[in-house]
Amino acid sequence: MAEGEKNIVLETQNLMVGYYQKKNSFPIASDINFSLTEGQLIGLVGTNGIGKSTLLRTLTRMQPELGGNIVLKGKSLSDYSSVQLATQISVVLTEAFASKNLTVLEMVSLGRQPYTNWIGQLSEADKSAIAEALYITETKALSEKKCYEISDGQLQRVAIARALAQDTPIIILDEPTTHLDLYHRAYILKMLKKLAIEKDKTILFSTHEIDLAIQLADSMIVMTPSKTYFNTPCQLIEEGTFASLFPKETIAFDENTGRFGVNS
Ligand SMILES: Nc1ncnc2c1ncn2[C@@H]1O[C@H](COP(=O)(O)OP(=O)(O)OP(=O)(O)O)[C@@H](O)[C@H]1O
Repeated sequence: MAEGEKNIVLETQNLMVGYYQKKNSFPIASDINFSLTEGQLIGLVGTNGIGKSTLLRTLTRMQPELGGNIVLKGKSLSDYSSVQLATQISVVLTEAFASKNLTVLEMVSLGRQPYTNWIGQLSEADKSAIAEALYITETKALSEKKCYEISDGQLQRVAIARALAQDTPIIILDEPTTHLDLYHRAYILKMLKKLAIEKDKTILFSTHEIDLAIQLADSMIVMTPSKTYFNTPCQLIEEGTFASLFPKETIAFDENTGRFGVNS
């Protein structure tokens, strides 16, 4: 491998995603091809209902692919056991937690499940991973609060803390900035960028914050009705991909600033 070249950790080959209903398959997007490398922050964007959550659920094996392949570290995703998969990919979803009755500390500790023994006893390594996750997400002060006692934005950061505690090479987040104020939106995305660089993690997140993603992501997956694109933000801007995302009479993309504006 040439110096500076990074390993591919997650790859799709002609992937088709969608859902099954009464044994019939309903494709949402097909011919999805991308290779994600270590140390990379990747933004996934597209309009409402285009299939971002469906793609993320397929990549994390929460629902089956309709066609094509997903390759995780050179091996088909389907060949991993659930525990093996949990040591490779952690997931942050927008859906509410199953039990908000847990304290924040207990919730974040659940991230260590793939590593703890059968009685769930925490080792020193587990405790230090949990402490670091709480510190990074600025949720330490909330540790003793029950999850139903904290705000949606705080809960969002707790969900990210749990994924960080899981300490996997890949983190997949579905709209991690929903519910967050401007400061925490930028804070979380900058934090994810830092984690990708400093800990060599591969971090894939879906978002409607296209401007922020263009500024921070190393690569982007852009889902449109006709095609799914994968490239660097600069390349995608040059190819006019963002300009075609929304109807021009309402939203215009400025290639010079990399930002969207409302056409009045
Ligand atoms: N199990 C299912 N049954 C029926 N329709 C489904 C199912 N799963 C997804 N869909 C449909 O597939 C499309 C894509 O949904 P998805 O949630 O993946 O979009 P999205 O890009 O994440 O949207 P948003 O930005 O609004 O969150 C939608 O039209 C949705 O209604």
